[in-house]
Amino acid sequence: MVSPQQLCNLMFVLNPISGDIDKSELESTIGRYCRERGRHVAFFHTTGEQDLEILRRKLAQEAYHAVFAAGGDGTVSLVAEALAGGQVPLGIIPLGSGNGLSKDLNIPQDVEQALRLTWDYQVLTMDTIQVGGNFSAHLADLGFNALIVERFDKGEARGPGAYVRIATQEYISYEPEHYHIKTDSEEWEGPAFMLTIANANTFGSNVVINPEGKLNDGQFEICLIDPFPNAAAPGILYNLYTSGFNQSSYTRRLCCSRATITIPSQKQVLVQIDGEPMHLPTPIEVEIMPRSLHVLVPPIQQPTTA
Ligand SMILES: Nc1ncnc2c1ncn2[C@@H]1O[C@H](COP(=O)(O)OP(=O)(O)OP(=O)(O)O)[C@@H](O)[C@H]1O
Repeated sequence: MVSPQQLCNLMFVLNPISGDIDKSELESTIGRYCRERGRHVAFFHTTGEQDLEILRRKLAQEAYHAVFAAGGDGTVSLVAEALAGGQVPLGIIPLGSGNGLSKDLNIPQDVEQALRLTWDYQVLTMDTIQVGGNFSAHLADLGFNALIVERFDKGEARGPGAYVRIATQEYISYEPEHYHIKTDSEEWEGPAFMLTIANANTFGSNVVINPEGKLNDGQFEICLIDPFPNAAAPGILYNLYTSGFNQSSYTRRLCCSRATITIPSQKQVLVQIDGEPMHLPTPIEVEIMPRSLHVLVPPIQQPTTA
């Protein structure tokens, strides 16, 4: 593993559309910041088309000491997938709508503050997950939230207001699906409002779906919300926003390193993985990839001595 003073050759992967944020000054801000500190920087601008393949080719051509994702969770997941299994660490400059993984890693949400990670950092080696053969670093889910993410993705409107509007419309007619889950330690079958495959803890919306999950414990959690009556919705929402997932009588959690998820009535199912909706054939095989990704995180604050 490289030490702080050796992080000299950096690549920044910039997503021009993430978070609906103006990034016209971003490249010059990052370039100036890094050059003032003696760093060499290269930039890769995503297009939304074959970014993973092109990025992998670029990374194979030059030895970078770290690769930073400047975008939202989708951009972070793209760069993480390109780096997983190797020694080069991922850095994150949170510039998306939600920035869920960066929040779980205590990465500052301000660009200048996050850029400190180019010289002041520690390396966390975290697990990643394979969900039906697809890479996930953060959270994936089936059921209600996946439906909302897909509707949101197809729509024009952006921001938390649009998400809440779509969720309210869909909630009225939503029919929970029936799932069969077989993990390496238990089996569960029943209907669920939503089912989250969680490596991390918190959605970009600040909903804490998996408060006790650890990013480097060699396990993932399947967090289930049972179908619930309308009257229970405010209490469930309150618990989700206050790290109280386990306190609700409508939630359950399966902890495992491998699972098979079957939806008896469907051959294909909608899944959102790190914010990207996709349709996958069932059953879905889920497997942890222990300690497969190095990430730059802020150094642990040492207590000040008098
Ligand atoms: N130049 C581009 N034009 C259009 N779409 C792009 C471009 N570059 C990347 N994308 C798309 O951007 C999406 C990823 O966006 P990302 O998740 O980083 O931001 P976000 O959705 O605003 O934030 P968050 O996921 O944190 O809520 C992917 O679907 C990717 O295909």
